[in-house]
Amino acid sequence: MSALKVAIAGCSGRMGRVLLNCVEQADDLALHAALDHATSPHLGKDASEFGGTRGVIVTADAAAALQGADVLIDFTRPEGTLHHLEICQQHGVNIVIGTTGFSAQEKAVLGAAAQRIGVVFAPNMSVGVNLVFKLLETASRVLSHGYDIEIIEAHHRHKVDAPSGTALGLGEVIARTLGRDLEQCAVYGREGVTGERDPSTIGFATVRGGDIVGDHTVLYAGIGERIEITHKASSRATFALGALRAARFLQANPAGMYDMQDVLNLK
Ligand SMILES: NC(=O)C1=CN([C@@H]2O[C@H](COP(=O)(O)OP(=O)(O)OC[C@H]3O[C@@H](n4cnc5c(N)ncnc54)[C@H](OP(=O)(O)O)[C@@H]3O)[C@@H](O)[C@H]2O)C=CC1
Ligand SMILES: O=C(O)C1=N[C@H](C(=O)O)C[C@H](O)C1
Repeated sequence: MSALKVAIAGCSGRMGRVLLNCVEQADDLALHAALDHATSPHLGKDASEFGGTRGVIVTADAAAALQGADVLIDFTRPEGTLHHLEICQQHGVNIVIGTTGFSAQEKAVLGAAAQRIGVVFAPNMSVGVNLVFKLLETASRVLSHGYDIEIIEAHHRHKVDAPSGTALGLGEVIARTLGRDLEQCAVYGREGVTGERDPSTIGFATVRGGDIVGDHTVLYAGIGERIEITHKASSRATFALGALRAARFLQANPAGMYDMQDVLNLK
């Protein structure tokens, strides 16, 4: 069988470099293109400088680079992903989106694109976090009364969005399980005289520092006991390998909107 032709967006970024390396290691994948944005200082460089295949040149010309590709893997910024998504639709190229920080309107654009191409969109591509999503359904049902729910996330100093996409995803799963609307019940940080805690809220706390790859804890605090469900990523390879699984999944499935629960058969 011929190798799946993979293009990587944001190829010089933290995730981009790990993705290039993981594609290089995989026998069933071939690097088709390495993309960066139009003002990147890395345009024209060989992808091997970032861990990718020698001979693939970093380019900002997504339209040309995506010709003949099977799938684009995009961990960039919302505006970059939306630009790439447009071109993927024109060329019939599937897309795996790891980027976080989209607005509700931007997410609707992703959904519309999925009518024409395969889209996997997930704020966290690790197996562990996706298992946590499942565990939270049970935990939230059992602990639905008498337990205050707080989500604590920690990431490296370079992260630009908060709370993390994963933390918001955890909140969505909990709110859905409890029949609440996250937009109504989320509390993003506290300061000053806040008054007593409203039991119907889901609290979020954000830590940023150093090189933390990504830690998430859901805390259920009751009277006389606390339950904590924690995931800690120690390497970005866990996200990259998940993204590659998603790319293979899209090749085997019709156009549509999928998440990592679909890819990992957790639904
Ligand atoms: N779903 C998941 O499992 C994971 C998701 N993420 C998410 O992936 C995204 C990227 O994370 P990370 O790799 O750490 O970030 P980086 O900033 O290290 O990498 C992003 C890359 O995209 C480039 N870029 C920035 N703006 C644009 C644009 N408008 N168009 C095209 N490319 C652009 C950057 O270039 P430059 O450096 O010049 O700005 C850089 O090469 C974030 O949203 C993060 O939250 C991260 C890890 C796991
Ligand atoms: O920016 C990161 O680094 C990460 N972002 C994702 C998020 O916002 O949830 C996933 C992961 O935790 C790393």
